Amino acid sequence: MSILVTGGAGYIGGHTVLQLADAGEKVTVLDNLTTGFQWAVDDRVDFVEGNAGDTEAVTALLQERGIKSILHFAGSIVVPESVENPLKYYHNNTATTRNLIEAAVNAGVKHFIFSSTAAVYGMAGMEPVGEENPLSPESPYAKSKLMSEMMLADVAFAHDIKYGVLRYFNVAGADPQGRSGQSTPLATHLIKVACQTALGQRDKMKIFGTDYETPDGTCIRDYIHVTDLAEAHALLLNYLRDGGESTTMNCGYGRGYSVKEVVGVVKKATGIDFVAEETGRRAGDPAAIVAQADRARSVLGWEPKHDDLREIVDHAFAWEKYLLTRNDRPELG
Ligand SMILES: NC(=O)c1ccc[n+]([C@@H]2O[C@H](COP(=O)([O-])OP(=O)(O)OC[C@H]3O[C@@H](n4cnc5c(N)ncnc54)[C@H](O)[C@@H]3O)[C@@H](O)[C@H]2O)c1
Ligand SMILES: O=c1ccn([C@@H]2O[C@H](COP(=O)(O)OP(=O)(O)O[C@H]3O[C@H](CO)[C@@H](O)[C@H](O)[C@H]3O)[C@@H](O)[C@H]2O)c(=O)[nH]1
Repeated sequence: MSILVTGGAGYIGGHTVLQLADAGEKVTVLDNLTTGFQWAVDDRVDFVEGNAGDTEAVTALLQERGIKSILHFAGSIVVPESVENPLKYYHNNTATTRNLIEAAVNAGVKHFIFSSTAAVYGMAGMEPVGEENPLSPESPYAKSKLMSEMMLADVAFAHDIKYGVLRYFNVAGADPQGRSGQSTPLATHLIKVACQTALGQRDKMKIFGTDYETPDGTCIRDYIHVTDLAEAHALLLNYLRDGGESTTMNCGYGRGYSVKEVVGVVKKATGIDFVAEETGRRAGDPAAIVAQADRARSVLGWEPKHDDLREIVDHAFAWEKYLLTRNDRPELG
């Protein structure tokens, strides 16, 4: 049965495509290449350039290809940008998802898997957050994602479609076989920025805030290897195909590292002592957010294989070095 992967030319979608193709699935990637790269799409799958929010075109694509499952990664992902330009996020996340769901209903799609975020929990505190924790999305990005979750639940109530929502914690690392990685040069993610700084692509990096109520004063996050996250998608798809009920699940490891700890691991892994300047807080950052992730383990049988910060950093760094060898590498701003 065919699968549509929106945003499959991007970071997390691209890794999930690798796993689906490795498993022999028939996959079509739909991506408008705003932040993704066509070269990053695995040769074993079909690529269609287009907008996931174009209901008419997507309905036709789904019908032509007999697609019964959608994995929806496409979206805009930069939290501070969403504060400055909320309408972009309500458009490309909420409205695009609404239109895609409509296409799914039109074409009789049975399973819809959606990329949500730990940001829906807001300022969670030091205790791990479970799926039933109160939701308190702070940024337009987080709100745009939560609205999409709500639409899915309403549509699944009214139509014959099941959904799976995965709330990702901090995704990092790269394919252990070196086939894929995070390629957007201006990505703001801590581990990528630290690896770019180690490679001299940035003169220095910043540590945003050292006065949080955490053991070393810097923010704590639950960093999850992108390959483990990709596997959770593949398992969730099979769960839904086997008749599983609609569900919402955290994807994290259930333990956190501080910004200083991460920077320390990047320095150790690379053997490079780059400058990490301590500065003020970045707007909107919660002090700590760590997943309670038992549901994915118990319901899907998900068993992470790369729960090791050093391994995550090694893979992220290897990919960053590979990107330096590409001629089409965009310049850092
Ligand atoms: N990276 C993280 O840490 C993280 C954490 C939580 C949730 N997420 C979510 O996971 C998903 C994937 O994130 P990512 O890190 O791979 O980002 P990414 O920017 O690498 O990938 C997004 C992809 O979607 C494509 N795209 C964007 N808008 C589109 C549209 N309207 N139509 C078709 N294609 C479109 C882009 O070209 C890109 O290839 C996003 O929905 C994001 O919100 C990411
Ligand atoms: O150059 C940098 C980059 C980040 N940080 C800090 O590192 C931590 C992690 O930041 P980052 O890697 O940007 O991730 P988050 O802001 O935690 O957000 C990520 O994780 C969320 C889920 O937890 C997702 O929703 C977001 O899309 C994704 O970007 C935060 O405390 C940042 O302040 C720095 O100190 N310096």
